[in-house]
Amino acid sequence: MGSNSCDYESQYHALLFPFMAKGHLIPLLQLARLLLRRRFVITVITTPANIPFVAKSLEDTTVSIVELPFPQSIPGIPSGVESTDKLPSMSLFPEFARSTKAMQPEFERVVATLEPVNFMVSDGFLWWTLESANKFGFPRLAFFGMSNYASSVSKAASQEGLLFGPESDNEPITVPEFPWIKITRNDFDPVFADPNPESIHFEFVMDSAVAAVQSFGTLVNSFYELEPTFADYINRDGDSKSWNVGPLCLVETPPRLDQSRKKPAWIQWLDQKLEQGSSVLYIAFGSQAELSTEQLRDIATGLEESEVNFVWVIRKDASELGDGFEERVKERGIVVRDWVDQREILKHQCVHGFLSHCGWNSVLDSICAGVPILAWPMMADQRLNARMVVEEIKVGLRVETCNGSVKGYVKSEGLKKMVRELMEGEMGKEVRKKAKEVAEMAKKAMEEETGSSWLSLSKLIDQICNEKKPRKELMARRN
Ligand SMILES: O=c1ccn([C@@H]2O[C@H](COP(=O)(O)OP(=O)(O)O[C@H]3O[C@H](CO)[C@@H](O)[C@H](O)[C@H]3O)[C@@H](O)[C@H]2O)c(=O)[nH]1
Repeated sequence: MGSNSCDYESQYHALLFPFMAKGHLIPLLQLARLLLRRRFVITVITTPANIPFVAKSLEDTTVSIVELPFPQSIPGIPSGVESTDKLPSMSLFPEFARSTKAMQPEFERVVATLEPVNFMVSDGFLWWTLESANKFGFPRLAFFGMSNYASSVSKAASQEGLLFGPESDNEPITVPEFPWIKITRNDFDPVFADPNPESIHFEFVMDSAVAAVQSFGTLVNSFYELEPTFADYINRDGDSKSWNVGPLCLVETPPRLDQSRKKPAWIQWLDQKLEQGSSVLYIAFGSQAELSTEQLRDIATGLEESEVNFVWVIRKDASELGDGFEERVKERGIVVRDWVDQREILKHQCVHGFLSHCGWNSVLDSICAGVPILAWPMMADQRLNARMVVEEIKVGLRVETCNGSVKGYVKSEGLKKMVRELMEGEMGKEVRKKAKEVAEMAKKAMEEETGSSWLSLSKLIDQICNEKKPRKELMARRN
């Protein structure tokens, strides 16, 4: 902390409002722990169906959890569905995200009952919270769970209209700011590549982006040394500053919790594999990937034929993976249908590779555990993350699609070949070595008092504290 740092004993109050999707919620809960370590008083606001997950994640902390009713009767969305991983289809996402605006009046009523807030971190998708923050007079920081790479390339390509140039979706596009990156329209979420100003998805993306620029700043779950060129690009305009404060997955949960619980079956299974001196591939596609039964069966066949050991986390029935698959592979592979602690699996010593959809949190989980990635991106920012992983930071390989495009179907043979390469091949060795180096960099970035992310958060807190009165003072004034 600098000499003008604020007095943390005075305990400032931070309000966190995560978006209702696991990939957005989890990093903000990790941020809550980080701010607690900086002696903040923390309130997390979430909707009733998300409270059990939040409460369990923070059960050992002093964080206050406040309930906010979820909007009723959203067209197409079954009642009780309050998180994107529970949506019947991700095609309902724009409707779901857009409808959060209906929570604004109740949100403001709830905030008025809280003790004074020094600043709020709300998900970038909750654009309307900026207006509320302005009404109450506290700064809002937007949190986008994306890499600087994905944000920079999307921003540069869309601002310059580069995605409208090519005739085909697979034609290489050169982004002048980053000429070494060869990208195609297929690498982008369709909302960037084919914007329809009339669509609620486009409107929602624009509202979120505009509100972020008008906010006090943006928090990024990344660290400067991982992607300096892109972190600098994001900050170069100076209109709204962004702070790299991650990887937030390195914020530890206290060991006492871990010691008191029984090891889950899959960790016991990994322990056995470690005793046998075996290596294991971990497979998971985040909380909202949608795979056809045909594709699931090709994955199962590819894994079976690759002959590697594996833990596959997939919430699908056995019948969808093909007849007898689990029985045939049981000596060397298990299928897990529960919610797992992904960080715990990746940190296990025998896990030597991760077949991942490249959701940004999964990329960070893997990098921080020093585990190389076999990238199989599916939607949203994942294809850009996969390029970053493979081409930029070189901690992974990529699955082969049968049409050679970044969006194609993956057949069992292509999967088997790349799984073997990652786990046993020369390219696998290289990316594993690089992943371990990057894991060390990540740890350094988060080190207390010296790490770049620690210092970046300190600077941000300094700025906010300089502009705002401590919580007790604000309360005294109100009374
Ligand atoms: O059984 C499970 C399944 C998931 N996770 C955790 O859930 C999160 C999943 O996040 P992510 O890997 O980013 O995947 P998605 O849930 O698919 O995330 C969405 O949000 C991300 C952040 O914005 C985007 O990068 C992705 O493209 C988008 O799909 C990670 O923290 C995992 O550790 C578990 O701990 N256990």
